Amino acid sequence: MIVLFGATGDLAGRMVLPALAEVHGRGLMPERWRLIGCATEEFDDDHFREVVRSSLERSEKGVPSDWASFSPSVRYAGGAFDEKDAGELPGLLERARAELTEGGRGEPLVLFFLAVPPRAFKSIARGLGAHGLADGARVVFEKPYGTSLESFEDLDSAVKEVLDEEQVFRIDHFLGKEGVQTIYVMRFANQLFGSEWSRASIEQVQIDVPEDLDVANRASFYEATGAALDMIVTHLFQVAGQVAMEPPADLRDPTSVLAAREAALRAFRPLDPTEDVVLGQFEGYTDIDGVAPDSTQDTYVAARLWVDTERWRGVPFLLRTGKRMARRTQRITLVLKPPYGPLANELTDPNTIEICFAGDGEIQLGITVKTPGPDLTYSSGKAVLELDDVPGGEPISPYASLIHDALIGDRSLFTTAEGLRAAFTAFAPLQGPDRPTPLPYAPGSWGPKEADRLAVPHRWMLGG
Ligand SMILES: NC(=O)C1=CN([C@@H]2O[C@H](COP(=O)(O)OP(=O)(O)OC[C@H]3O[C@@H](n4cnc5c(N)ncnc54)[C@H](OP(=O)(O)O)[C@@H]3O)[C@@H](O)[C@H]2O)C=CC1
Ligand SMILES: O=C1O[C@H](COP(=O)(O)O)[C@@H](O)[C@H](O)[C@H]1O
Repeated sequence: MIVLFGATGDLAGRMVLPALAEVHGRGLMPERWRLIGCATEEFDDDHFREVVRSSLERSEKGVPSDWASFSPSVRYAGGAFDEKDAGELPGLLERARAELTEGGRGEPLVLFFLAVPPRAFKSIARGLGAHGLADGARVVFEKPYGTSLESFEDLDSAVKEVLDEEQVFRIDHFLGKEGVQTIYVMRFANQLFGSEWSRASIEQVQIDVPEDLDVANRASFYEATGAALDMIVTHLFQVAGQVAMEPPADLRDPTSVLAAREAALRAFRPLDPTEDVVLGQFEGYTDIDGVAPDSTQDTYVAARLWVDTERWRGVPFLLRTGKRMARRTQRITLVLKPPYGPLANELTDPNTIEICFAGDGEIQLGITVKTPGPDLTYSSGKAVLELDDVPGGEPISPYASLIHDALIGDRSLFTTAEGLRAAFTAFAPLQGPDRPTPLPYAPGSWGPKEADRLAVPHRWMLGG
């Protein structure tokens, strides 16, 4: 049984409901299942089925051909849900449980998905405890799970009054992306990459997520959050952990994969806001409705992160993201050291291993070749492998991948309390008195030029 709190919200409509339909369409739902949508608005099951259907109509994949077998399992519980008032949910859960266990079938798993504003996390978690719904359940929490080390600890201790750590699934959808998940296999199945994956060969790692999006439709959220908190402490740190991790003892064992990634997070040196961070704000941001005229919120961040492990000592991890930038893409670039030998002083472009994790994902290798022709001159070229071209492959969307993992109890791509604590600890200096003042940048640009110094002796590989 899946209970989706926030079922009428933006995230549910754009991501979670289409992902559930995808999980169902791939035959990955339990044999018998129910989806119970919850929100405060009151209406009946049929109306909610219409809400779900219209979300699917607007989604990339549209209404699935198996809608007729999907929709009868969908229910709705409106009204309040908190410590004091459980509303309609317990009754619906009981009825659904009776339907699913009919004929002597075993107890169904209950997965609660909290796609609600973070201010509701605590009261819903406490409600689960107060109304006897927490035992044996799994609970997925959307981001942000805390906005600082202190608020993370406060939320987590409230959640732990009700749930054990093993029941808590803190979702970060970047870890569900095909391009991010492929890093393991690329590295551990290919000597070509595995042997180079360290400071012995790699000079710099860039994790670059420029966005051309505006924030006008999310102004109040953005004013309260900013680019660094929205993207670095969650998504980009997690991707950095995925790149930096040591080989897990067993790639098929979620616990050992999780432990390896989070050991890398614990090795992140707290950011140095003065030396290693440039913040930006696009020109015109303060003219947006809902933004303070004197706002100093960041809409751009570039940071140099150091990972204090033997493997990565001295290798900067450059993280960059921002709104209203020149382009929308998501890319990891490993910049290799220059070669030794007869061409050492003649080449200008470094080799690169690039993982594009937007969409279905793509791997690119930046290599130098002889320019075809009579003379010995060199050109840089890209060898490209699109992951959706891999024979037999059928890329899965990030939310579908992670919901499936939560259903089967695979925590390898979710963050533990310890991992998130490490991320907030590394991020904390940027929330203190040394936070740099955001520098202006033109919409449609690559952000403030001052960030170029972070990439020296190279350049930002995108737009540099
Ligand atoms: N939207 C996005 O792109 C992203 C969102 N997120 C996260 O997802 C979560 C939801 O965001 P979003 O969908 O944008 O928010 P919305 O404001 O669009 O939707 C919130 C939903 O939660 C419901 N809700 C609000 N309070 C309660 C409550 N106390 N109990 C039960 N349901 C409640 C609302 O229903 P009703 O109106 O009936 O109260 C509504 O269905 C947030 O944590 C956000 O940070 C994360 C990444 C991206
Ligand atoms: O969580 C968030 O992620 C999006 C980018 O997600 P993607 O699915 O487009 O890769 C970002 O735009 C948003 O600001 C942030 O809150």
